[in-house]
Amino acid sequence: MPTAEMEAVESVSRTGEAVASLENVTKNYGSVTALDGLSLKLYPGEIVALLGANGAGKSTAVRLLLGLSAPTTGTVTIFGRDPRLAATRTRIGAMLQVASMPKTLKVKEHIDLFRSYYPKPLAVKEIVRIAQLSGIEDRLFEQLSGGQRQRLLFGLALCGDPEVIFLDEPTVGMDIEARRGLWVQVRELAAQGRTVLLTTHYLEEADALASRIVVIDKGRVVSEGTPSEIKSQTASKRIRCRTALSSAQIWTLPGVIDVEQTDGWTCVTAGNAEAVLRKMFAFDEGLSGLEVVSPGLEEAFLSLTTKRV
Ligand SMILES: Nc1ncnc2c1ncn2[C@@H]1O[C@H](COP(=O)(O)OP(=O)(O)OP(=O)(O)O)[C@@H](O)[C@H]1O
Repeated sequence: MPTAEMEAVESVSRTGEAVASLENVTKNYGSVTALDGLSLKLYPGEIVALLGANGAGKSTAVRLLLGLSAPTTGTVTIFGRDPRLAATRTRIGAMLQVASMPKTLKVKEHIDLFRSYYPKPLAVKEIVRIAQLSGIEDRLFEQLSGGQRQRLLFGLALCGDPEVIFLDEPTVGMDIEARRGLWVQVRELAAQGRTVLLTTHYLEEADALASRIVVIDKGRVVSEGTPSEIKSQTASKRIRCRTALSSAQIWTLPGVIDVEQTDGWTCVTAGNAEAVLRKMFAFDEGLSGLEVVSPGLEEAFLSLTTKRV
């Protein structure tokens, strides 16, 4: 259940016009449908996490909002205008999953270069502080560790003093300490009134940062809400037992999300495990070897996305 405080955060964050929106957007790459009627709005000052498994369409959604590619159908706007206009581009910052960067430039030279693209860049000192680049300003890109590279890319996303920041899987390759450090900085950016859209595979990351989570799967929104609302939807449990009931019989019970039967064991994932168990006992008094476990958050999230057709 969302708390009153969470609801207050949600209502505050949703005041004003949407700063960015995807309306009923489809994006096809040849025969691949990356986005399938996706709608998403971002409101000023909120942190929205776009959560989904590999290939769900997260990066495609970000690329459309950045004007790097055009929708096949539907409408994409940022500040109410076409994202491909230069005037909107100077108001946004992005950290993408880049394949390569000039390796022979130093950290500070990358920052200078990116700052030069914007009319009112953020101060170098501020970029170095927020992205935690102090002490490595003179290192070449190729000398940086994976986590340091991520921090530099994060810093480069801030160079234009952006109103909206897109972070596409920003903590990939970071250890948990570095990841938490970046979360602190992202929260600070939102507290300054900036809007953040973050894509991630990690429910834990979305939970730690976002005021709103949008779960996508196969290019469609499958769930949307505050972190507590999303977690309550994924609060499934796994029942493991020996039973004479068939998989087809178990699937008929309300709340069953998944059934697997192997080597005489039955594993049932259910949203309301207690009610499912009562029914199973009612139909099979000989049910034995019972174990009930709560899956981790990641596993629960997978159950929300991977079982849909
Ligand atoms: N340029 C492209 N050409 C063809 N197919 C593409 C292209 N870009 C993305 N796709 C396909 O579109 C689908 C969505 O990809 P996308 O990169 O948006 O997913 P994602 O959720 O960001 O995945 P990941 O978490 O792995 O980065 C995938 O099936 C992908 O293979």
